Amino acid sequence: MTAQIINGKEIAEKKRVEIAEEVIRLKNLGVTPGLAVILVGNNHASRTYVRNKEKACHELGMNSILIEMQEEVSEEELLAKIAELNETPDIHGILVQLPLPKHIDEKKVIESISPSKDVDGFHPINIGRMMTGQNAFLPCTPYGIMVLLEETGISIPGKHVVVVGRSNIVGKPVGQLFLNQDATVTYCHSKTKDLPLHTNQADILVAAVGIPNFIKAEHVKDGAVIIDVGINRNEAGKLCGDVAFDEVAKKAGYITPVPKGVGPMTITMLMYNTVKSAAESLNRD
Ligand SMILES: Nc1nc(=O)c2c([nH]1)NC[C@@H]1CN(c3ccc(C(=O)N[C@@H](CCC(=O)O)C(=O)O)cc3)C=[N+]21
Ligand SMILES: [Mg+2]
Repeated sequence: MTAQIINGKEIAEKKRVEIAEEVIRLKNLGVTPGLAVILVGNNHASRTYVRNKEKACHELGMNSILIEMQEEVSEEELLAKIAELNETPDIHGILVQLPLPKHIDEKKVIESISPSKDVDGFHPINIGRMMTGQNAFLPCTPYGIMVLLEETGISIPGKHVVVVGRSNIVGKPVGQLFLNQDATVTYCHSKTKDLPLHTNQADILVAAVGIPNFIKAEHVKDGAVIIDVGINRNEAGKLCGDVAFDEVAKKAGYITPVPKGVGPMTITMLMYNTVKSAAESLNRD
């Protein structure tokens, strides 16, 4: 089998058209969705993502502000900034770019963001709401994966989904979203014994480990759907995923590339969440 490539860039564009329409509706009601991004320090990769987020906001007619803080900024100062943004009516979404410098407690920072502006979906309140199937901001990468599958017409109920990686921002929540849609979910991680035994059972395999070319043809069942969440740089400095694309694409049924797979969906769902937050702010007052 030769896999059909899931074009995340194209699906992201389609979703952004829908989001832009909602932005126009909200503007007519007097609210322009606004996102605040806080960037601490001078991480090169972070800078690229942040620039892409700002670009996406402006293309959709949204407001965005970028707050840059020095690597040495104190936790106190960062928390004070977040407290101020929590109270700023024009700001509907707050994103603190991760990772943060070591002297800052990430958990404390995430918990200081108002759950009603937590468009990353990282706050424990949103995670709890997601787990119990309530209205919540869903984390952008997992949510983007669900939209990719929906738009590709891949049915989820009853499917065996194997997630490799158990981070709080991708692995754990994506498994939960699949469970919410009646999949059978297996989590694998660095302590899993006989990884191929598990991954070969996957109808849908999600690779979120952060190691280039980690998932090979031997890990994959014929015709499986392969979702590659990895954003790595290889020795040549080229962007690559967690999946050995060429060999796996020969065996899989569907596969997401890197770039132009999951990445563009992450930013799109961030825009979606910010617009959702703006709409919900209207209902509150
Ligand atoms: N609080 C927080 N929220 C995040 O959502 C968050 C974060 N911190 N820290 C960093 C990661 C990474 N991330 C990406 C978003 C888009 C692409 C993306 O659009 N990638 C393009 C390629 C971009 C390129 O060329 O470098 C693609 O895959 O096609 C990648 C990575 C969001 N993150
Ligand atoms: Mg792991």
